[in-house]
Amino acid sequence: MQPILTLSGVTKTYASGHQALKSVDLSINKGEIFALLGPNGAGKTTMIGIVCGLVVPSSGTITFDGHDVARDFREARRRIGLVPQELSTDMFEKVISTVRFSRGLFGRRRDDALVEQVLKDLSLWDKRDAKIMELSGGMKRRVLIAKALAHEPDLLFLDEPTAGVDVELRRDMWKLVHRLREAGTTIILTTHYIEEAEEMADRVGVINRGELLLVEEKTALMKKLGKREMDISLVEPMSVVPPELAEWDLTLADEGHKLRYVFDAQAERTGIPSLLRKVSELGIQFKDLDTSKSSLEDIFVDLVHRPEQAA
Ligand SMILES: Nc1ncnc2c1ncn2[C@@H]1O[C@H](COP(=O)(O)OP(=O)(O)OP(=O)(O)O)[C@@H](O)[C@H]1O
Repeated sequence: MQPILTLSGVTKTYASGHQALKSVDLSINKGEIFALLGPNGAGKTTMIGIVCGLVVPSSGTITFDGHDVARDFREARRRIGLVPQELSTDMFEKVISTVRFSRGLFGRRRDDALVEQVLKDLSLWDKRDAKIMELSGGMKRRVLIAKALAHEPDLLFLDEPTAGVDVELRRDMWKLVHRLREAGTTIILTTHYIEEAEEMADRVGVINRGELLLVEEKTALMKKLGKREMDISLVEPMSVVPPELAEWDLTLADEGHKLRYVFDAQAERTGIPSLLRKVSELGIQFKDLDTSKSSLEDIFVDLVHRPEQAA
């Protein structure tokens, strides 16, 4: 697949001496949705800032659709959109003017029909003549998105698009992102919400302390690292896991009403038949069995806390 964006050996050390990025290498394919997951301070915003020309990297190169971003800044700027975390627009400006202005800022010709469509898609049409300061927090976020969409970028960064927004806006965002992808836009989103990455992304990158720990197809990642859990619902609660069951990775859950077994879904032998046999031998009665797949969230937490297991 053809990359639209390539970062090679990108590092950033701020004037304070803090190293926010440690030699990041990353290729983003045309038309994909890439989710960058990482805890607070991992370096996500720094990375976006570097690609958008807002932060100067300490070293490394960034290529956007064949153009070196440092040399050919204008081309990249025209074609890359950013939805930042916060609105820095003039609070006295009207919604429609700020969205129109944003289009002009990126060298695009005025297109009232497009601006109308974007505002309607984001349920802002009724508010088009309201001043930014008169909008609720969620609506302000919608304006941020409208501004980025109004200039029809080929690559769109969404920096924590749904942090602190209500469920409705989150759903709208997800729909919008899927529509944009269908129209060929490449999307990179940063998020703390694993469900967002799970819902939307084609590939996932995990970043922690300025280091890209892994980049993987979402489905492959979940398959590769996915553990499964099986809950055995007991007739009589237990206070400790019987020592006879020590060879299985068992914990008690639900105040001793459940025996929880964590196993590797990819392993040839899951250990379930032998466990259940042993449970019966010990005369432990159970009323139900329930298995569940581990989510991307478990995988993420696992990686961030145990980075040495990432490779
Ligand atoms: N202008 C700056 N000067 C000095 N240090 C900075 C600057 N901007 C960011 N940092 C530091 O660099 C690190 C990475 O910050 P960054 O904003 O890129 O993280 P993030 O992954 O986007 O975090 P969050 O999820 O909280 O937004 C943090 O430790 C932050 O304190």
